[in-house]
Amino acid sequence: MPPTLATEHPLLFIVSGQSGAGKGTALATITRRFPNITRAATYTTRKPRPSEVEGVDYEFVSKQEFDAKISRGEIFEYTEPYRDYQYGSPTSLLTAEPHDLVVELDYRGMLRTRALSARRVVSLFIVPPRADVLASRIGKRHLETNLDARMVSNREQSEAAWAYDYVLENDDPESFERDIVTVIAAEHLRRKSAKLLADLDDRLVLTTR
Ligand SMILES: Nc1ncnc2c1ncn2[C@@H]1O[C@H](COP(=O)(O)OP(=O)(O)OP(=O)(O)O)[C@@H](O)[C@H]1O
Repeated sequence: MPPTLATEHPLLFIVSGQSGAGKGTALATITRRFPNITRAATYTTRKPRPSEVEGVDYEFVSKQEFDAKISRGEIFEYTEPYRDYQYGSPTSLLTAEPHDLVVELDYRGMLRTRALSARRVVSLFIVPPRADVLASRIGKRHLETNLDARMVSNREQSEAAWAYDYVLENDDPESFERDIVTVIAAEHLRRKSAKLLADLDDRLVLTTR
């Protein structure tokens, strides 16, 4: 593949964080405020929760289908964070079709995708204001299974927060939305900067003495 200018790199926003931190809320905000950013669904072998939509939250597949997709190269990386179900990333995250994507991944998925993708990856790690707030949001939402494995996974996710471009606090919903919009707008400006630099000579009056 010939080298491409940074101006042509579509963006891939990756959202991570502990269970209940607000990843789903962040993804919904991004696709509502930026209709040109498409949400990419990842694959999972777990069953859908009542609020989840097939093809939006996840592509829900059987273990057999999941394994077949790995062998056909349709899933390029996968993990089993809570030692029960698999979660895998579609190969479409690596290719550079000319529209921006957003996806929810754990930190392993973020690191692997960032290393392999032809897109420019922008990573966001969502944190709650305090641990008790997180616990109460999770408690209100659905019954969690496999709590011990989830606690270990939560600790690992937090240690990996250092590797992200942005760490955003999800406390007051309005400030959270404002911060998300600021990040996305800034990254769009950054891409536009690359475009402006690429044809700088056409825009500036260059004089020599
Ligand atoms: N700023 C907020 N204030 C109050 N409640 C919130 C806020 N953000 C999210 N919530 C609520 O907290 C719960 C968890 O949020 P969300 O589903 O976005 O988290 P998540 O990180 O996607 O969780 P999981 O990974 O377990 O699916 C939801 O019920 C959501 O409506």
